[in-house]
Amino acid sequence: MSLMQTRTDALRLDAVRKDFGDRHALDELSIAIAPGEVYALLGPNGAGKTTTLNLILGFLQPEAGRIEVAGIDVGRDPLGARAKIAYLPETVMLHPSLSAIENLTYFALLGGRRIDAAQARDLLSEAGLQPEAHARRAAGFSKGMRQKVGLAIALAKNAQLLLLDEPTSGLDASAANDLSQGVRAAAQRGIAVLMATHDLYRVKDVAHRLGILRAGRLLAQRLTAELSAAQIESLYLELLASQDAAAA
Ligand SMILES: Nc1ncnc2c1ncn2[C@@H]1O[C@H](COP(=O)(O)OP(=O)(O)OP(=O)(O)O)[C@@H](O)[C@H]1O
Repeated sequence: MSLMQTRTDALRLDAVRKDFGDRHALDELSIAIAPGEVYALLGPNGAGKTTTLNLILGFLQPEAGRIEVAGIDVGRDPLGARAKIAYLPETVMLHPSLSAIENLTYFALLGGRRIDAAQARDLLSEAGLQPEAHARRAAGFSKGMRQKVGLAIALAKNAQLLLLDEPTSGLDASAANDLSQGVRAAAQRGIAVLMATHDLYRVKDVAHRLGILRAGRLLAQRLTAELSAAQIESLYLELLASQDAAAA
């Protein structure tokens, strides 16, 4: 067996199919993500990005194929797999009357980990939240600040896979930049990241690899280091346009 084969991927989807009625929402989808790798899943509305995340989280069951998180089969052991996953939803819900530190210690405890205030501050800083905000009530937090606390909660969980759904939608450029840095910091800890996104322009900065999904099929996968930001955009637009032409 070669070295490549002995590596346990943080995430593996093998020929996954998901149907809603007579429609294939996902068709033979295969993706493998290594520890420490950031993978951006791109695609237009209805491509199947959220369905993919819901299958990985075990909220939906596939009609065919297999999903493994850190070597754990999601179909056989959904709770075991979920324990390896941190999920950052589009809107991070925090307790408004608690501070960032209190929210983090509370949610970490719910996830089975007790952390003290000093550890909470370190995690919040790693996620990019300014120290002045650590002890402030979350009620007044912007979307970007909530995302950072969400990211710190994900880091506290010691997960091996971080899932993000449209993390930069509704963020200004500076907040989106901060989030990208937080994602890269998570990857540097060895966490694999799968992010569903429409944000073509940030993909090169944040992701090592991208996949373009359209109508449940993966049309292309590329290393972002091999493409300029402009090439990523034209690849995306050309692939979708050629599919539209084929469907017409
Ligand atoms: N619960 C459901 N019941 C029926 N059809 C569904 C359900 N969830 C998703 N679909 C369909 O599956 C397809 C994929 O949807 P999905 O939400 O995964 O796409 P997406 O890429 O996340 O889109 P967006 O960028 O708009 O979030 C779409 O055709 C959608 O209408």
